[in-house]
Amino acid sequence: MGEQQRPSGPGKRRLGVMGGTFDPIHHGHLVAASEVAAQFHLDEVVFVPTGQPWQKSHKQVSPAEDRYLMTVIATASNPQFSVSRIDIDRGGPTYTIDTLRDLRELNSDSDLFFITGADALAQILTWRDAEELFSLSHFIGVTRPGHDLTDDGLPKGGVSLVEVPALAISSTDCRARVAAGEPVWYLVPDGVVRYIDKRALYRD
Ligand SMILES: Nc1ncnc2c1ncn2[C@@H]1O[C@H](COP(=O)(O)OP(=O)(O)OP(=O)(O)O)[C@@H](O)[C@H]1O
Ligand SMILES: O=C(O)c1ccc[n+]([C@@H]2O[C@H](COP(=O)([O-])O)[C@@H](O)[C@H]2O)c1
Repeated sequence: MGEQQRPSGPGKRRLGVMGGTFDPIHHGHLVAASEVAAQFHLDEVVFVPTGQPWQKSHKQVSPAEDRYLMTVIATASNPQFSVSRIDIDRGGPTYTIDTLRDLRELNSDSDLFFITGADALAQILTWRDAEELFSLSHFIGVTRPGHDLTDDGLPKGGVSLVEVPALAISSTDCRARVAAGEPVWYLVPDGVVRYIDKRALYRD
């Protein structure tokens, strides 16, 4: 049986979880979620913007409400996509162990599939309570241009690796483009371009 057909518990929903800082959300995030939803027969993908991303504490991060609203705008047209405020409303630094515990409590009828890009997957052993993460969710690592996708050192059976259509887009690059007065049309959804403009984000 291929990884993609990995069974859930009997009668269980299959809930994808896409965590990210989403500063801003871009088409790389959306394509990754859409492709994993299709390949893993997910019922829903919930996007979870970080509250305070502690591994980005040396960087300036936009207000959580702006990142949340951009995520809502970007996902609104897809009936399979939703957005959760749990990491923002919990307060304090965001740890995925808390995200998964909370989502398990709120969705006891679901198996969780945490979606992460190759760069984030390579860092996962540095995350809080890393060894426990794999008992709460299956992890799906997706390809990302410029990063090697590997599950070396991660628990066997806990991680699936998936090739998604390559989009060499990063939030860092989108922010730099806005700061330099360059367009981000077609790198991020149209509504997100408008929101960045309206709120004058990333203009330094
Ligand atoms: N182009 C992409 N293709 C596949 N996965 C991606 C892509 N961009 C981001 N991801 C994944 O989406 C998740 C959330 O990413 P994040 O919000 O940090 O975006 P980012 O573009 O990496 O931001 P930044 O450049 O600010 O670090 C991470 O797991 C990341 O690996
Ligand atoms: O749990 C942790 O310690 C941890 C450390 C770094 C990143 N994460 C999660 O990884 C996801 C992507 O993070 P980021 O910072 O690349 O946007 C997001 O859901 C973060 O909460 C989690």
